[in-house]
Amino acid sequence: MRILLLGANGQLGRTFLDQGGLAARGDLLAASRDGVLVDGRHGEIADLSIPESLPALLDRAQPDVIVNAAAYTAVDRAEQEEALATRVNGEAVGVLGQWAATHDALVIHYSTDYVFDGRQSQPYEVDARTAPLGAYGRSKLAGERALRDSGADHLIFRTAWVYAAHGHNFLRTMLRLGAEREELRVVADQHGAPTDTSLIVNGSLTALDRWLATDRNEQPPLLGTHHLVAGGATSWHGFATEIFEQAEMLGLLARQPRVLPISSAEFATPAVRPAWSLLDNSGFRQRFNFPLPDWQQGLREVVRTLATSGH
Ligand SMILES: NC(=O)C1=CN([C@@H]2O[C@H](COP(=O)(O)OP(=O)(O)OC[C@H]3O[C@@H](n4cnc5c(N)ncnc54)[C@H](OP(=O)(O)O)[C@@H]3O)[C@@H](O)[C@H]2O)C=CC1
Ligand SMILES: Cc1cn([C@H]2C[C@H](O)[C@@H](COP(=O)(O)OP(=O)(O)O[C@H]3O[C@@H](C)C(=O)[C@@H](O)[C@H]3O)O2)c(=O)[nH]c1=O
Ligand SMILES: [Mg+2]
Repeated sequence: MRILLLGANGQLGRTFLDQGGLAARGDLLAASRDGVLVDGRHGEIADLSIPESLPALLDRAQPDVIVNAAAYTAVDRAEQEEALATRVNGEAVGVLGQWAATHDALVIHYSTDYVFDGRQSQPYEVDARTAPLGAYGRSKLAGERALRDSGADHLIFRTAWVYAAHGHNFLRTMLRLGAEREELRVVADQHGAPTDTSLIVNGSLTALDRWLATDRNEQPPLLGTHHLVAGGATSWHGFATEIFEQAEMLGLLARQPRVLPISSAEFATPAVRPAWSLLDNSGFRQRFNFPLPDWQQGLREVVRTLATSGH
């Protein structure tokens, strides 16, 4: 089996590489925007902002499985660069789907809680009405639709509030600010489930294995859109508070800063974020018989990783 990983240098892409599960399952080609991988190795070049450049790579790589961990994820900047975000998150995903549909390949793709407007007060089910509040969410929704419309076999995993010991994420931002400041103000009126990349990688590999082990006629119920997020719920304020408790306990921080709860209105940003980002993950748990533990468990593991790696 040939596997092509796109976006290998992002949070999720790096965890896929580090975890080793894709390479263990087939011949793995890893691609980044410029072909250089974070570990210094050479990979393939795949720039999703030029969707028409992708078929040449796909023709050469002939993947049986395409794992797309690449995305335009700058939520605020997307408000100014919606056309670019839409090429990367929308059109390019459609191109992957079209190639996969004509070459019998599977596409594993990731989407976001930001496709919802957050006005609900119970976890969003997979088929709940989408209504993105901003450009990033619209671009990700365009990608979901383009992949579905392509007719390719696909798995779309919607996830949320993603973090890891590496990369750009809220946890690393908090640890940096927490070391600099006595006091932080963090929004307490947006609710979600912080999800570490290891959970997403392990869940994705479990789904891939099920698909591989399943007779072609019985694959359809596995395919489609699923919610792959950690269990439980918190706010960004709750997440920050827990980050500092864990970090102090494991010696990453000498002392915890004060974390003041504020409203979204008090933290002005170009993009509006959904107030309610909880996704119902029961479908994923049941279909793939895969536990999705509460978010605190992943946080403990990531903070432990940071503490032992001397970051
Ligand atoms: N981060 C989050 O909180 C959430 C993420 N998701 C989704 O999960 C998936 C993985 O996200 P995550 O790993 O966190 O994101 P990151 O931003 O960490 O990684 C995205 C990767 O995509 C690359 N990329 C951006 N533009 C292009 C391009 N034009 N061509 C090729 N590569 C490009 C980035 O490269 P470079 O570093 O060079 O910019 C980066 O390596 C995405 O689909 C995202 O939408 C869903 C919910 C929450
Ligand atoms: C740094 C900081 C942020 N915040 C707020 C801003 C925002 O509402 C919230 C989280 O900040 P972030 O910049 O991490 O938020 P954001 O980039 O919107 O995170 C999102 O990224 C995309 C890619 C997704 O798909 C989403 O699931 C979600 O994870 O915390 C504070 O309240 N205080 C602070 O000091
Ligand atoms: Mg961000």
